[in-house]
Amino acid sequence: MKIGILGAGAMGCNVGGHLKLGGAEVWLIDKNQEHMKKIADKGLLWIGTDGYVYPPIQMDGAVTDPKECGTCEVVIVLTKCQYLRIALDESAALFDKDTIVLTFQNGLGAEDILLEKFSPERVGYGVAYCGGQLIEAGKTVMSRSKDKNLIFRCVKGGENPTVKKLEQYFEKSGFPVCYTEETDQYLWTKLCVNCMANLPLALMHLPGYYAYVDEDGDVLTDMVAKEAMEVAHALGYAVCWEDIAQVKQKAIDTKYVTLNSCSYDVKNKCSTEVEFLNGAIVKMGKKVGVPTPVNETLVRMMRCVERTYAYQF
Ligand SMILES: NC(=O)C1=CN([C@@H]2O[C@H](COP(=O)(O)OP(=O)(O)OC[C@H]3O[C@@H](n4cnc5c(N)ncnc54)[C@H](OP(=O)(O)O)[C@@H]3O)[C@@H](O)[C@H]2O)C=CC1
Ligand SMILES: CC(C)(CO)C(=O)C(=O)O
Repeated sequence: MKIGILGAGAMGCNVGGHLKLGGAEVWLIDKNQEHMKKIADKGLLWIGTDGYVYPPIQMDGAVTDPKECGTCEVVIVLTKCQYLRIALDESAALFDKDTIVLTFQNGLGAEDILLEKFSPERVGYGVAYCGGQLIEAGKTVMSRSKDKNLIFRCVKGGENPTVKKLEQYFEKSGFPVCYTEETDQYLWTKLCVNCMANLPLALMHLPGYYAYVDEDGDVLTDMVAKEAMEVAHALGYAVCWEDIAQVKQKAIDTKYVTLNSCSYDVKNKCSTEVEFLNGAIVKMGKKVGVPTPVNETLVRMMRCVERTYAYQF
């Protein structure tokens, strides 16, 4: 099976690397020329969270021009959400009329962007319970869990043979995933966690551990997550506070200092996924009549920060 990973940064290299180890034909397609050239020349270098250096993974292709890859049976999109529309527009060469398109991007809204372009039979979406960091061109930190690294479903429901095969590649490489019609439940839990962690920590310029052990950082991040959870409940998703609190507690217990994807964006003075994370909570809160003043404050701060990088001290 030929699989294209559109947006092969931290997460794209994690997902693509595992599919390759599981036996699929995997092409990475990414804007970052140096990153693609390094992988094409030397293979993808993975570092484990414990510092272990894996043998380089030889991909079937690592290209900047989608035409060099050509059509794929499955395309997995893993750009940041704000670049998804443009990435799809620039990558028509990857798709034929049957290509299945999957997103594991954080937040709310990527699936709707896919549905603007592809019929529901061809679209799947889900959530990533694993992580990664791009440390230099060709080299990423890969982190995975023992179970449920990706939780996903097809928009139309039911499993199709292509998706089944995909699950087998993941399983074979020691990266178990879970196909479930309950995906939205997990997606909303992860969204609440991302709302708690991504914008607040990026705005405070703090790794999780230091924000959570500070009394005001602790209260602030709880307030953000509780508002997001209220919105989830109003929409009928049974998000549990214990699941969110557990993520924070684990970050404290393990002295977790890895930056989240949004913090990397702010560090690099780039745009963030604000509209797909806390921005989506504010929007959905308005729809269901749940006030979200704390999230709205963070969203306005982040929009301002993104527009004013050039003037910041
Ligand atoms: N990192 C993590 O631990 C986790 C991330 N996620 C989610 O996964 C998604 C990806 O995040 P992450 O991997 O961290 O992001 P990265 O920024 O590391 O990777 C995204 C890649 O997409 C590339 N890209 C941007 N525009 C295009 C385009 N038009 N065509 C091709 N490639 C393009 C970027 O290139 P360039 O940099 O040159 O613009 C970059 O290399 C996000 O939705 C994130 O929220 C989910 C769980 C954990
Ligand atoms: C770090 C993690 C896994 C949770 O906040 C994440 O989803 C991100 O970096 O965006």
